[in-house]
Amino acid sequence: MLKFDEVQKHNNKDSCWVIVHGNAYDVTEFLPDHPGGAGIILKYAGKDATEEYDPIHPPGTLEENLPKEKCLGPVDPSTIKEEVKTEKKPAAKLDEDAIPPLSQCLNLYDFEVIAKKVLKPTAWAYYSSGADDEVTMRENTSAFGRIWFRPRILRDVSKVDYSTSLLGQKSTLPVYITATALGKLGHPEGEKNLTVAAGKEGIIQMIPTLASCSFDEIVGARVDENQVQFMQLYVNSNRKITERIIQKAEAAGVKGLFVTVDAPQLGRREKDMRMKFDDVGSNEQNQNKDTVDRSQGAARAISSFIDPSLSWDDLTWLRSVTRMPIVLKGVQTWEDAVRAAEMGLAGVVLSNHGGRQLDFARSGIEVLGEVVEALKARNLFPNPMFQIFVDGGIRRASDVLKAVAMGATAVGIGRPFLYAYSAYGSDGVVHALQLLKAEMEMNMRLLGAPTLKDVVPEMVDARALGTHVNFTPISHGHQIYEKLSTAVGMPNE
Ligand SMILES: Cc1cc2c(cc1C)[n+](S(=O)(=O)[O-])c1c(=O)[nH]c(=O)nc-1n2C[C@H](O)[C@H](O)[C@H](O)COP(=O)(O)O
Repeated sequence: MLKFDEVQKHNNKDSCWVIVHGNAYDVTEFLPDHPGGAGIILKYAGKDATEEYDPIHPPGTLEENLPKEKCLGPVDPSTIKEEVKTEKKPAAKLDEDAIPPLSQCLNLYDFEVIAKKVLKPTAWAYYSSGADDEVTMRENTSAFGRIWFRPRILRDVSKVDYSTSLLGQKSTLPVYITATALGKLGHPEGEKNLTVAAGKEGIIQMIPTLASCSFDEIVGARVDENQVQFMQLYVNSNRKITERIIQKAEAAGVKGLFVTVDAPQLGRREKDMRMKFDDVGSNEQNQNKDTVDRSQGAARAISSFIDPSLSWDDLTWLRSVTRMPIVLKGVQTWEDAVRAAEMGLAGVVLSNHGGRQLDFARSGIEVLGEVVEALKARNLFPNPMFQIFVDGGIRRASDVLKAVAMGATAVGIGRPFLYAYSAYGSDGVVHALQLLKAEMEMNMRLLGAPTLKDVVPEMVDARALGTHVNFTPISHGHQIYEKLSTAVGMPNE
């Protein structure tokens, strides 16, 4: 067994050893290839890096990226001196008082309040941040506040059914758990919390490319072999890696491929970046003037593989790699939605990445109105083979129903489920989904809609959304222009 003081000697860029899960690794030659730059590794040169390594790297990352001989074997734990052990940042102990009984959480916002108290600052910064001034992140939520219901009365709503199907896959709710990276920042079980809860509640989880848990762990956490999952894909500049990810997902029974198209580069999320600025790194880093672009926080460090050259031309290649239905995630104009429909893709997610990408991009719900009208004008809507999803700022069943009334098949929810499991594990996500189901039942009853088919455009007044919607006249002449300009308004009586 290696002694710790032997490892401590290799603490620089010319000889860099780190300890992860009790084994020492010689990462000297890997330093220049690390996507997050050499600096962040040098900070832990000659030390135990397990605690920082785990939330960012799925299991198996070292084995996949380092030649076998670079694993130097176990370090004798008895040789790790006491002062070094205490040097580690005390793991954020969940403050039990900050976590009320789960039954006291009555809506999705409650989880956010609790998560803010219990999450490590780096985790809260990463999960809660939006790009630049976070105008779009706030608009995602406030846009729903400008849409009003037109409930109908004296309809038999003794039975309410909010079940639906997404890409032909059954779901108990028109809600799916959207892809959010670095699940272990909030909880040691990471994305597996979402898998278990989605399986228990009969909804679909979208597996993120940038998950903390490995793909196999997430698939392995399914509650039964029928549990449906989708895959979110960042296309890698190395297309062979992307092909491997897609084929592995398809072989594992994943039922839909959501290609993220709004992040050729991850946004500037300043709460996240500040965390990185605070992280001044080791003396070695400062001497070494580390070159990683730390001005964009964890996001940049984990996403330099994303291919900014991805274009419409690549969709032919993508379709040649898989038979899974392909959905574009992050579409923000009717022009791109129409192009996706005309190409025969399976759908689009109208999304601005939770306000984490281009600030002042419109919210998905605002774009939905113009997309539906533009598709209708081309006889491309309604079309069961082309589904429209919306995500961003959805916190209530009333938000879900507004999106469904305006033409969405279902909506994606991100942060609330992260916050729910950060404090309560998978039970928190189950509870969050049950709250949504209770809200759905009540809202549909009060709306006068016993099933989702009865949730129709006439049930919402979305005129107040109109100002942001871009009604560029289209080839069908002025009458369509008129139609579009009333798209989010009252239906023609
Ligand atoms: C909150 C959050 C969102 C992320 C996310 C990470 C977090 C913490 N990450 S990110 O690291 O690149 O930004 C992803 C991601 O891996 N891939 C992706 O397609 N969307 C990513 N999204 C966007 C997500 O899929 C939804 O579009 C967004 O979360 C919806 O907004 P709400 O959180 O308000 O529900």
